Amino acid sequence: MTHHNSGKQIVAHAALSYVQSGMTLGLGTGSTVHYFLEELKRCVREGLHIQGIPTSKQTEKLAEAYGIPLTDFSKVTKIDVAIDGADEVDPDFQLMKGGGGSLVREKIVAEAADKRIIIVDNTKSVDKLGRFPLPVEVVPFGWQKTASYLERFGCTPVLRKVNQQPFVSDNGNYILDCAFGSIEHPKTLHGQLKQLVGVVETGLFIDMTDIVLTANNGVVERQIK
Ligand SMILES: O=C(CO)[C@H](O)[C@H](O)COP(=O)(O)O
Repeated sequence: MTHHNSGKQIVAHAALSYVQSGMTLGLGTGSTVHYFLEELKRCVREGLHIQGIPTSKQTEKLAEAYGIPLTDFSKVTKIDVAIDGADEVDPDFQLMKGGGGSLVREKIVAEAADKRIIIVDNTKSVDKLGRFPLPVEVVPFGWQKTASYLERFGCTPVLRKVNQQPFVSDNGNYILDCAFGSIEHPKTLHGQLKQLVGVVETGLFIDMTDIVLTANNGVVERQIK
């Protein structure tokens, strides 16, 4: 078999089967979601009526350029289906997200959604989360102190930078990328980190996924919680 499409493209296309006219969609962030937005652009042009809530300024800009109608939480109270990527997916459907720095808005959208669909290629499937450094969004004030508290949990926090300057999230915060190596108890760790005053949110998405679509050698594998 020849594969003209990347795994990311294939799962992005497969996610369309969960979209129906009239829906409010959560629009995730990242390169896999970018392919999904391209699919959505085509469908909208062909007459599909949906509205999206973007999880980042990046997605907002793309959606606007693609003519995908957008809305926000002042106009809708719930999201029918949220589609997003992930950095790691474990066998229990727990996720590591935030590689793109949009974890807070992604989590708010996932929490508000009736159905959460994660689209990934098979490089994201792991037995245990933690190979990818855990992104933790922190308040800029005193971030050095927050980093030192995070370190006590067995990681090495690194301030995310762009062009030698701290990366600033859409919410005006910093990201500390915390290399744990392997996370034995993601739910417990998330709960502990959340208790730190300076921590806004962690990239651990616990029990927030309903369906995982994984591209495996050109085939979409569908796992349902
Ligand atoms: O969590 C995310 C952004 O905060 C993305 O979903 C994650 O980084 C996956 O990105 P990509 O689809 O480009 O591999």
